[in-house]
Amino acid sequence: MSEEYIVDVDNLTIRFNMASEKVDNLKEYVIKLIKHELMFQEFLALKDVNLKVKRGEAWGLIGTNGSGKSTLLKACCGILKPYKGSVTTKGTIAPLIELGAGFDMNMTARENVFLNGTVLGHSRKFMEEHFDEIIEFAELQDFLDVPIKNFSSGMQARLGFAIATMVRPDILVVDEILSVGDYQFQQKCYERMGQMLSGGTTLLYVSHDINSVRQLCDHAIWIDKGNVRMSGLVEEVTTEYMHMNQ
Ligand SMILES: Nc1ncnc2c1ncn2[C@@H]1O[C@H](COP(=O)(O)OP(=O)(O)OP(=O)(O)O)[C@@H](O)[C@H]1O
Repeated sequence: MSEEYIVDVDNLTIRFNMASEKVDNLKEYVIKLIKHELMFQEFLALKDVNLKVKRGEAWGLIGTNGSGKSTLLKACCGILKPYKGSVTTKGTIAPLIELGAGFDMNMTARENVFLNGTVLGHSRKFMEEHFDEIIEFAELQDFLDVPIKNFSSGMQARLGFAIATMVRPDILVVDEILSVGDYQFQQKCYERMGQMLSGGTTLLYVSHDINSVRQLCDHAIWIDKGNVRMSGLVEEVTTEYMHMNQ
């Protein structure tokens, strides 16, 4: 990997196996699997994708539904392994990819702060020290002892964002989840992400809200059916994208 890049995605191809026939339940699936009756179709969600990110840059990933944006983010976080090509990153990564990831739905918000902290590699003591600040940022003081399963999607996003951004990671990865937050909370998140960027954090950000991509990012990559359609400066890429999707 070149010394220059903090995220280096090199000719990345990601393949999924999709069952090519309808299976109604898990039992039927397992039986067919054992009898070798299950046919799979190969599906390439990303094809020879290149993304070279320098430290401190903020990249917006844009594209229509199902184009491969989340798949690329997951590959950058190491959640999905390349079928071909490679992904190399440097430093700590704070992933905010799926609502509720790192949470146990049956546990309370209080318990989940510690659980999520462990998932992110922080000690209990460290989480205790930062507990009040997390809850204050998430504005969930009155819901500390409520199980997360009773949280709205916006409340889950608040807690997830507050925990993930408590310490400044080298790379912050944010997928669409902020879209479920209310306007006031979204602004607060944009502000915090802006501060992190000023402090040198690198951002990978997926959103259908092109204005927020322009507000936060200096670069953008447009993914179209698993291929890179265009990448470069945010204004140029988003203008072309909007022109083609009017
Ligand atoms: N685990 C999986 N197994 C099979 N196919 C998958 C899997 N995850 C994603 N896909 C497929 O890969 C393609 C890209 O999905 P992805 O979630 O990356 O799209 P996206 O650009 O993030 O879309 P959206 O804007 O709707 O969130 C889609 O066709 C999707 O159905």
